[in-house]
Amino acid sequence: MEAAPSTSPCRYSYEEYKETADWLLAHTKQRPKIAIICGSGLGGLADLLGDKAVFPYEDIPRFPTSTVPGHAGQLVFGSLQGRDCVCMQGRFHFYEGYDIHTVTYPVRVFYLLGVETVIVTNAAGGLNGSYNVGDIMILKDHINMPGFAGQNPLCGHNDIRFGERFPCMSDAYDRDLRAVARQTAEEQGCGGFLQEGVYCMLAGPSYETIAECKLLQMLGADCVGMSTVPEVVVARHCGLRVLGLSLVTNKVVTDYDSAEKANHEEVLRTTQRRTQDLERLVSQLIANI
Ligand SMILES: O=P(O)(O)O[C@@H]1C[C@H](O)[C@@H](CO)O1
Ligand code: HPA
Repeated sequence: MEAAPSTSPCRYSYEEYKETADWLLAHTKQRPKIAIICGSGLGGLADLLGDKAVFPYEDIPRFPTSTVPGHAGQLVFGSLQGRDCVCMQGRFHFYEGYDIHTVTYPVRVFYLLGVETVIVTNAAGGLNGSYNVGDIMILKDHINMPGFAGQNPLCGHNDIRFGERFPCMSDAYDRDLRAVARQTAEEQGCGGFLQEGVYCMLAGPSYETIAECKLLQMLGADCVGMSTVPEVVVARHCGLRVLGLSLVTNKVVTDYDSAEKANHEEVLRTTQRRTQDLERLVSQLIANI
């Protein structure tokens, strides 16, 4: 079938992703099989890498740029636990004004680099009443709320070189990787604040109303955030294994008498508090997978 023109507003061509991947391969000796996407305030994960090659997003052909505080905006190649990794220090969010295809652009580049496993992290609000601020939640599933409204990154022409038209999502979060994550968390002393649950993505950037939080709780979501799901959908489409980790940076407000207000400063403060635990966990995870 003939490909749609590359000027189509709803997608990039295979050749465009390939141009970015080839440029990166020509500029680094690393051949990563693992990619890490750093959530808000979690960019310190990239500092774990040794023998680094750092590429500011604006220097990478066709790469978008990141505009959110807590997201540095560079791609870091390097070695962790003796394994080549690539780390997105700063991700792209739909609410920044990027279309959903641009938000997920790096994931297809990872695939073309030869990446096989993506570890995706985020800061999220805790909906589950038994969760505490500072808990780490392994994602076992997600609710793609923007997808309900037609914002699925796989909409538009399907290039079979990436994956099939109708990919399954019931196994989005790899069962074996989740087991390794649970085991590693226990070994690293993180078991006391480890959860496993469902992440719901909303478009943002406004935080949720009380009524919205109550609705999401009824839907079975444990955490709410503004990212991750589009990246996971695209990663699964091209056959990458996914592990998702949310850091519960705040508890959502569900009481009309509460004086609490969700805010990004609190989100970043909590990430600072848990940075070392998360870094230890991710580092050891990479050794174990
Ligand atoms: O990139 P993530 O999902 O970690 O960032 C979360 C969601 C918003 O970007 C921001 C809200 O505080 O943090
Ligand atoms: N809601 C949405 N996104 C978030 C939150 C929240 O409470 N905390 C961190 N990211």
